[in-house]
Amino acid sequence: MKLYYLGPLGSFTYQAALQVSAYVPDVQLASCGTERELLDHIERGEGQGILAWENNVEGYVAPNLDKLIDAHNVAGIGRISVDVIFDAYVCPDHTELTEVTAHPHGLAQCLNFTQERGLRPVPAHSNTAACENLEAHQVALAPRGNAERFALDVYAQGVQDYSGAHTDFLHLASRDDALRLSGVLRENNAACESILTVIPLYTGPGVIANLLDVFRDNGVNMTSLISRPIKAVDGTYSFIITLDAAPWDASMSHVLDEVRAHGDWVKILAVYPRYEVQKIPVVDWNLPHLGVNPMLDMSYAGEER
Ligand SMILES: O=C(O)C(=O)Cc1ccccc1
Repeated sequence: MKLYYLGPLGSFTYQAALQVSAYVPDVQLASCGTERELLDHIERGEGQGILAWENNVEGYVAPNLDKLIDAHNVAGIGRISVDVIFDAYVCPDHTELTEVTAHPHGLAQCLNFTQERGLRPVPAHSNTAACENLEAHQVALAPRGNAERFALDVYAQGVQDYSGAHTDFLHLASRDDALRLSGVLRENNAACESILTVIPLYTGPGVIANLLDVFRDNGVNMTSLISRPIKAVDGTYSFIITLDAAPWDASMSHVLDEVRAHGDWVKILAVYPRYEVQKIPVVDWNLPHLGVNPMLDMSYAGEER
């Protein structure tokens, strides 16, 4: 079976593909130049693929989200996390360095490096595509371990703005494949997570409150909610919702019935086994300045208020 990833070799998507190939038998990794190309292979039933989904610094990879919402024959069957370490690479015969190049999500995760050196950002199709086409006046930001592969020198190590960053990737399959695999998850009673898109077809006061009430009333835990515009139609949005449940759980199946009964459009984007997420105590959160932290600010919790 072919497993498509956004190449060239050595990208973060490749690292995620390697993780998948460790537990899926008979996989041949196949590099794609663009996400469009990768999704087209899956749409045509030619294999499975890996798509960058969410990063804990820069957020969702919005263009990929939009592509999965619009896809006809693609669904997520797994979620893989890759630790993010960016090294900065240059050509051995580099000239004065004036530009920095990487995938737009990569550029956004290494702003301090770029700003400190006054470099001009140049977007690339992927972080290793940036290495492949590197020019003498450019610095490429790409995963660690790529110097030899692209005959480059390491200029600086660990240049990401935040340590502890990671990117989650979706393991994608055709919808028929996904349906078959979800049957296996169901038979094994696996704890699952699902990603839905909901488009409210009637607007008015309380549309989102009514939608969220359905999750609460059925005891379904929502772990993420974001919106994307429906392109070029003012005031219309799809909502992408991640849930701690599988569509066949009684609670979620009630949710789906009720959401449809409200007249909302629903599409299941992904169902995959759930792994426990490490819970960080509130006192260790990186909260912004000048807000009130009830755990630390005693005047908030105490009698003075
Ligand atoms: O895999 C890579 O290295 C990429 O450039 C793709 C990508 C896009 C967005 C977040 C993480 C990886």
